[in-house]
Amino acid sequence: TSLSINVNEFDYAVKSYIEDGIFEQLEYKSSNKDQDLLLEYDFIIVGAGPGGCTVANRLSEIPHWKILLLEAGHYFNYLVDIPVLNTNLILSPLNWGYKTEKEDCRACLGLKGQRCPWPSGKGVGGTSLINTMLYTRGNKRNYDDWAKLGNYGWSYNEVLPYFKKAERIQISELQNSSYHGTQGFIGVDYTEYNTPMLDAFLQAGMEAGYPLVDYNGKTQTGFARAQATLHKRSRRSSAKDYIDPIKKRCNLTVKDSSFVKKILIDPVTKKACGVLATIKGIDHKILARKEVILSAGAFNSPKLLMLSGIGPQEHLNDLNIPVIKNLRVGENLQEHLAMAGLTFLVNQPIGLLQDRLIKEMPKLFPEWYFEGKGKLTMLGCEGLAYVNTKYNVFPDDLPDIEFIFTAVSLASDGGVSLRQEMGITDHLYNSVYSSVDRKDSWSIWPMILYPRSRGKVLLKDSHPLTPPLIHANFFNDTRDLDVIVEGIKMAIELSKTKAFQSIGSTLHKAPIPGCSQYTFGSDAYWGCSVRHITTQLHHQCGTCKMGPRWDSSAVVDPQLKVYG
Ligand SMILES: Cc1cc2nc3c(=O)[nH]c(=O)nc-3n(C[C@H](O)[C@H](O)[C@H](O)COP(=O)(O)OP(=O)(O)OC[C@H]3O[C@@H](n4cnc5c(N)ncnc54)[C@H](O)[C@@H]3O)c2cc1C
Repeated sequence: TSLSINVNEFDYAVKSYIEDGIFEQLEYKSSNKDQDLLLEYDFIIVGAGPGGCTVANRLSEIPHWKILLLEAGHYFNYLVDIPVLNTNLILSPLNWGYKTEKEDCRACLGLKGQRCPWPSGKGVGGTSLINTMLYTRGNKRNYDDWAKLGNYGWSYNEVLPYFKKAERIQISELQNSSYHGTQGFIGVDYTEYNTPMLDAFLQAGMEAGYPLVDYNGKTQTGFARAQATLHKRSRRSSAKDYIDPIKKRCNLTVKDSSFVKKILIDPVTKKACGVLATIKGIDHKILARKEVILSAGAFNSPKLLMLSGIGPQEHLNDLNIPVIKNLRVGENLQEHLAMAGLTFLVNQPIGLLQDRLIKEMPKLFPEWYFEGKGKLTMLGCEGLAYVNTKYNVFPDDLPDIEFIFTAVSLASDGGVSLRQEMGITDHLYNSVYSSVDRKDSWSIWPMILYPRSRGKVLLKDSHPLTPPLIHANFFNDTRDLDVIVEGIKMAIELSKTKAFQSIGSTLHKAPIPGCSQYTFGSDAYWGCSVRHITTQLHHQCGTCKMGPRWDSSAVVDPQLKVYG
């Protein structure tokens, strides 16, 4: 694929400039890899993403418990460590490669087959192998609202100690903050390098009257440099953070290439008692003395529950899957949508252009590898802001839009990776962006924080290898579209500040095919642009909804145990 060519190009550029031997050190090694498989464990954990790795780490603290962590994907190589490669990795086999179903002309209209690609990580480390590494907690009120709904234990004051326990803040000015932890497994830092455009973004925010904030601290509304899950300016997947340091524990077995096909449930007691898994090509039935923990992500967790007989009765009946428990599994799917098409050209060579990176590789790679410095430490996203649109009905400090500020635009890599990852058609790309290919530019992706639309995950059939059907239902509630349109207009206003004008920022105005019937810049035009360049931030969640016993749509209780 064009993505793997791109990654290979990068790989080649890297390999060309370092001495032999270093690669071997960079390969991930786990003494845990080849442990024998037992017939029975105390706990079986399905999926080695942030959820699964964290639980594996904590449970294996008890030396007499035997833990098995099963992961469908593989171990990763050194490319994953290079922060700037995150977009490229989405196009690699580290992504399950799912897509939304085509839906009634509401969204994804400028994308191939009118389907939005919906990435989800696959490998030991899960989606933390390919994610953007932004370290962002929910707003305080989100947790308090969960608790008010009956989810005991989830109020902000109750979850904050766990955020702090997990975190090892490396940002000097936050070392003494009562909102941050210093001893946890997850390193949090700024990137070492930022383009001069970040200063323009922060200055622009102040010109517009916003404070600079620690958005994980006391207040969220304002502008900030992005905090990221980095250690020594390299990506730290959950496998590196939570499994690497404990890989000598002999009560923990981690198996990659291990695809769980079904959770075994006793139909009488309704207790999960094991899993059916294909491990390196061979089928195994493995039993769990205490619990099976499902942490396979927002698409595959509901899929596995449904394949195992837990899900909406009518849907399971249609597929001839015997129903063990009728629960609204797969429903309540939510996503943070944005629009990544805004392109502001600048008059200085300060953008993050892929060609420039490849050309500078002889300098950049050793700089990153030996000193943890330079452009390879960048995430793409340099700054964040939390702002309020006129539609925000929430009380103070619960902003409804997040600005994702990036020193790139869709055209910065000549359409090789970012637009491929988003699935933008050749027609749209060539009509709008090819004229500004590889030019210095920046963008703000205005992302809605509280969408009202809800989608669902269904099974296509009862075969474990068939990908799930994802009915996104984007913009089913058109108020979501209105909020993003306001966000776009606010981003354009920000581009007119002195700070952004000092680098010659101008909005690229080529109209999007399919939207040319609207006046460029009108609300109708921007609404159409959002429906065409529907941009997902890959925050899929909600498909095994937590709720108290009286919530008929809940799948798990506040202790995350499946009802029934
Ligand atoms: C492109 C992208 C960018 C993102 N950026 C950010 C960001 O900047 N900041 C942020 O906080 N979040 C970000 N996220 C979201 C974040 O990465 C996820 O919320 C998080 O990884 C979820 O963790 P998890 O453990 O629940 O699931 P996952 O990380 O998805 O892990 C689930 C694991 O289960 C495995 N699995 C699935 N099915 C099976 C099976 N049948 N058998 C065995 N194993 C199975 C999968 O292969 C995977 O490894 C991003 C996500 C994406 C896709």
